[in-house]
Amino acid sequence: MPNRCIKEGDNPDLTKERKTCTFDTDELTANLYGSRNNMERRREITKKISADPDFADPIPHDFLSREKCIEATAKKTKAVVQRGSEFCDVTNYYEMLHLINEAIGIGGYPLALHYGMFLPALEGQAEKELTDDIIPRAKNLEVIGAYAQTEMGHGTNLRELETTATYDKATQEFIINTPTRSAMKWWPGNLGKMSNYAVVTCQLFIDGRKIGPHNFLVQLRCEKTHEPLPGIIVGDIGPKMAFDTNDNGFLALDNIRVPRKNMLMKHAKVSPDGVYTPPMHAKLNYGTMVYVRAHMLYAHGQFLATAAIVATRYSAVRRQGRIEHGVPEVQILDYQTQQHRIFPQIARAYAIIFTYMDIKDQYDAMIKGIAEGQTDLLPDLHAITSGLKSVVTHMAGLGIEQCRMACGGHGYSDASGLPKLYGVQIGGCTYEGENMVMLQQTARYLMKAVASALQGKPLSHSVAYFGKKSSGKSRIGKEGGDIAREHEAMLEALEHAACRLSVEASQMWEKRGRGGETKERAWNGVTVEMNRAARVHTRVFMARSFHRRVTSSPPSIRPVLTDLLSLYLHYECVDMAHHLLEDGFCSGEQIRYLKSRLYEDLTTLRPNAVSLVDSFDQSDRELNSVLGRRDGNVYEALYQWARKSELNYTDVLPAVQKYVMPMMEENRSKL
Ligand SMILES: CCCCCCCCCCC/C=C/C(=O)SCCNC(=O)CCNC(=O)[C@H](O)C(C)(C)COP(=O)(O)OP(=O)(O)OC[C@H]1O[C@@H](n2cnc3c(N)ncnc32)[C@H](O)[C@@H]1OP(=O)(O)O
Ligand SMILES: Cc1cc2nc3c(=O)[nH]c(=O)nc-3n(C[C@H](O)[C@H](O)[C@H](O)COP(=O)(O)OP(=O)(O)OC[C@H]3O[C@@H](n4cnc5c(N)ncnc54)[C@H](O)[C@@H]3O)c2cc1C
Repeated sequence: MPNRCIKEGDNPDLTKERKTCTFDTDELTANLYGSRNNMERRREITKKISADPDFADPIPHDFLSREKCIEATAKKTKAVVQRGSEFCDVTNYYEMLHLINEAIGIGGYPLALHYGMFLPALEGQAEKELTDDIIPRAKNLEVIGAYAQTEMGHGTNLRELETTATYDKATQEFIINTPTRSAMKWWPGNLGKMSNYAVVTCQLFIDGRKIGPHNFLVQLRCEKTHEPLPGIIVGDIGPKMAFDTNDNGFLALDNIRVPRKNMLMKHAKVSPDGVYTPPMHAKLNYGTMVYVRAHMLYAHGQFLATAAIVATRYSAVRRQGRIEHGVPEVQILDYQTQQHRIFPQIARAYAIIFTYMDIKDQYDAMIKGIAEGQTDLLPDLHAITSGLKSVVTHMAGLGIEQCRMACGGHGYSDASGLPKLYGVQIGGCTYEGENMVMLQQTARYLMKAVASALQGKPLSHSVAYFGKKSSGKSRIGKEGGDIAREHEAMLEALEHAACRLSVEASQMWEKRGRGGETKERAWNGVTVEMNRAARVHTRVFMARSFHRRVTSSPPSIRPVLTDLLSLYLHYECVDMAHHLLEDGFCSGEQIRYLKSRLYEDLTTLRPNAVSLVDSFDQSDRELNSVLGRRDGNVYEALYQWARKSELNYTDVLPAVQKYVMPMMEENRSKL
């Protein structure tokens, strides 16, 4: 079967792997990106960018200072903006995303938050009077914006943000102020140096009454000189774990006046005479976060895919050790432990991307509903995206680390691309709401679902399975080799566990309440269990999404996807075996059966492993990894990469000349 990656001159082990492929890699790629046309468009963009001198990196960013990286990235950003239509349809979200990944990379760029949050906030929350003015200018990049919500002292607990917006009826303006040091905005991406505007989240005050967090458009810098405006202190928060090319910033505002229309008033309103009208749903002002939480699933699925590509290809190329005496050294991909480390990451990357597709459909339906005055889809979507954001970022982070370690010593080198990838990706556990906090949002929703299920009330989409009657005993291992029924048995077991954990968490919560604790204190005494239930529920949602996508996939790729789904479900069930065993729903024998099936899956997938990661269709530019390169010619490339280190510009380093040589000389002369 064709694997389109085969080319002359490639590492022979990789070519051999590609020849064992049992499916058409292009079919799978097209399925992953929605259509053959989308796949072709991605490839055209890659080809054009790779050949364009404006996007060439004579020195890899690994060897540059942060300032030099930012300069190189800003230059490329300008080229993308000015010449974007030469490469792609700039109105197409996915084409633009791909263009930016190819042209710029993952470490941040001056417009990341402008496109990722500033514009979505204005489009989703501002009303016509404001959008008519600012959105065309923002889209035309006459101005650049950030989304400034988090403060030094508060990020999670939005209710306690300290920045104030006080309405002045006399002038029909809001006065925006940073009252304390801890009220300084801290962290917002692209706020420090790039943006001249920001959507700033403030506590709204009218007639001395605190109304709660609302968003305001504030100009930060002069449009001509880019100097901060009077009363505004703004800068970069300094080096951090990754995102080197993003100027995450700080901001203090000293009683800055903005006109009334600068409040984002699509949902909540303040009239000229200071009358406040609340939104039709209390949390519509938090809509931008739901948008990002939904869309970041795609980015994190791709991050994990990158790591899986690198680890799989490198493991096919690297030969070390023997499985039996007297035979040549084996590809490290033949070790069962290596497969057990890497293959679940391949399956999880597919699962995350497929889940994103479902969520995107739900998100679009919710937005349509809101436009028609209905918010009924929001609570379910908020609950499941809060869980998915948390589970996916954590899963991807653990997976990337596994892939990095699976590359041995070279995985520790920046040449692998994996340390940087991990640094960027793992930020997702924190931003858009710290994971432990967001899981509690899901758990709250589960508690309501438990109550509804007990009362026989209707259940919404993500929790509909709470209404199913459990069979009491799992059917795992009793389906006589019928793979479809085996998949269903595993899904049923996971649903049973999620439901049981939710019910038990609810009972623990109630029990503490009956013991005299307030609801809130009792909640804090059971949050570990609450979050556990939320995680398992979220993993059920992902498993169902993956299952749906596989069973509806074209017949040509269904067999390989079914193998991948088998591995995914067996791995998930073994990983959550304690939840399946705890109440006796599954027996020890059934868990042993799941493990043996998982080991069979590793062997089944082995011939297709390289082709499965090739099907993600990430280019060498996107991978940015010497170890993961498509042609597998790793060792020569590794040496050429190291030669570029600034330590190798001279054979004798100035620091050695200045301190180390004299020290040795002194020691010699002492003898
Ligand atoms: C295109 C994007 C591609 C992405 C690629 C990656 C790019 C990287 C860029 C990184 C950028 C990062 C940006 C940021 O981090 S911006 C700042 C994000 N900040 C947060 O996420 C803060 C987290 N905190 C919160 O969201 C809330 O404060 C929290 C939900 C934790 C609690 O809020 P609150 O105390 O007000 O509410 P309650 O818990 O009491 O809940 C009350 C009810 O409201 C419901 N609720 C809460 N939030 C929402 C929401 N967003 N939508 C709908 N409903 C919501 C909640 O469920 C409660 O409902 P019930 O009363 O019915 O139980
Ligand atoms: C790379 C990056 C980019 C960012 N970009 C932006 C941006 O563009 N705009 C913006 O406004 N912000 C941005 N942020 C800020 C980010 O949104 C916040 O850092 C994040 O929401 C977490 O909030 P926090 O820092 O207040 O964490 P904290 O809430 O202080 O978390 C610290 C610990 O306390 C725990 N905790 C807190 N509350 C609870 C609770 N109720 N129950 C149990 N445990 C709790 C947490 O679980 C965590 O373990 C960014 C952050 C990063 C790292």
